[in-house]
Amino acid sequence: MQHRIFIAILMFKFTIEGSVAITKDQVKEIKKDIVELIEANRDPKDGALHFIPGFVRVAFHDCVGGCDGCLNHSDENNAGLSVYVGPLETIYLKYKTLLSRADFWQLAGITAIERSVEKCKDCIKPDLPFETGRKDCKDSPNYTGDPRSFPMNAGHGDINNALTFMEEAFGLPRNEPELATALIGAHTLGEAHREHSGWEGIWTETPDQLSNRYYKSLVKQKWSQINLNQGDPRKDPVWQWQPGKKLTTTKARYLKKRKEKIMMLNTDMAFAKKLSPDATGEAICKVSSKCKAQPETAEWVLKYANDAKLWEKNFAIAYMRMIRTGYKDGDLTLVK
Ligand code: HEM
Repeated sequence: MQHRIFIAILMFKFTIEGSVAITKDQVKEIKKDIVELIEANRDPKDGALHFIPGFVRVAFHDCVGGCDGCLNHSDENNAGLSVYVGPLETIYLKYKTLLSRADFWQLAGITAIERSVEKCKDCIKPDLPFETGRKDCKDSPNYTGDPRSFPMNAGHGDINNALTFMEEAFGLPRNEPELATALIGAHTLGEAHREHSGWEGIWTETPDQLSNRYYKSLVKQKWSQINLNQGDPRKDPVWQWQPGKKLTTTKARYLKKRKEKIMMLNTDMAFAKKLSPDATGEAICKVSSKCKAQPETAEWVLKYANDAKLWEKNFAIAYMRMIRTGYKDGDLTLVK
């Protein structure tokens, strides 16, 4: 009898692929390793935990086209992600018999978000349960299939690009703009790197804390659009937004203090304002106070600036939808 019970338990523990189902304690252990990796890479200069936003961005990019543990590092949209994927791999190799890389990258994103809200009074604490069952693509961790569709960088500034992308990629419907607006708030974390995307700066002064400061800043600041390549006729313009009414050049801005690095991408600004950009991303209005409100999403930017709990709820819905991309009900199993 005992023997039969033992076999039944063993069978239960094996998934259809033959790998052992992961337990809650094992997930805890992996999360601990991920947090240690985040802490070990603390910025010695200003103390920022750059791996927090990095892991969230890996989680996001992996889910474009289906969360499958695969990234094409030669796609310029993924530039810079190898900085985070490389160190993550050292942990993954320890646990690879327990979970797919696709699950592991999502666990890293969830763990990063959980770490980002520790010791932070005004952070949200979205409920992001960890589910397993994602499958890796055949060349994981690399991706060699057809190009995946990211929001066009040059399209930054056209809200249609951003909302269509969120709908097609993650099923955040156009008629529920509160979800796409909630998800873009992930930009409260992290920074843009000139050498990776062409843009530069941080969205908030606390780039490793998931607070609603991003929305507050969008609403309260006056912003002006600048061309980072201003004065260099050989280079295409690169438009982003800086706080203040005065238009200054990059050289004047890129100083050491965090406050001086604050910026918004055209995409971020487009959630608040109607930019009607031209093909280069140059907005029709150069100072945010002169731009009209974006009809679909501006009200949500304002709501999230004033109501962090509401953002917390909608962020959790949108984020969970993102990290289930490519899977149907019943494909993923909650680790209890
Ligand atoms: C229309 C959609 C989006 C656009 C156009 C966009 C664009 C960008 C760009 C250009 C960067 C800078 C990359 C670099 O230079 O290193 C960035 C960074 C980032 N994005 Fe987005 N993003 C979008 C949506 C999202 C979503 C849905 C998430 C997560 C849920 C996200 C999370 C992040 C994070 C955390 C960073 C900082 C990465 C770091 O610090 O290394 N983004 N995004």
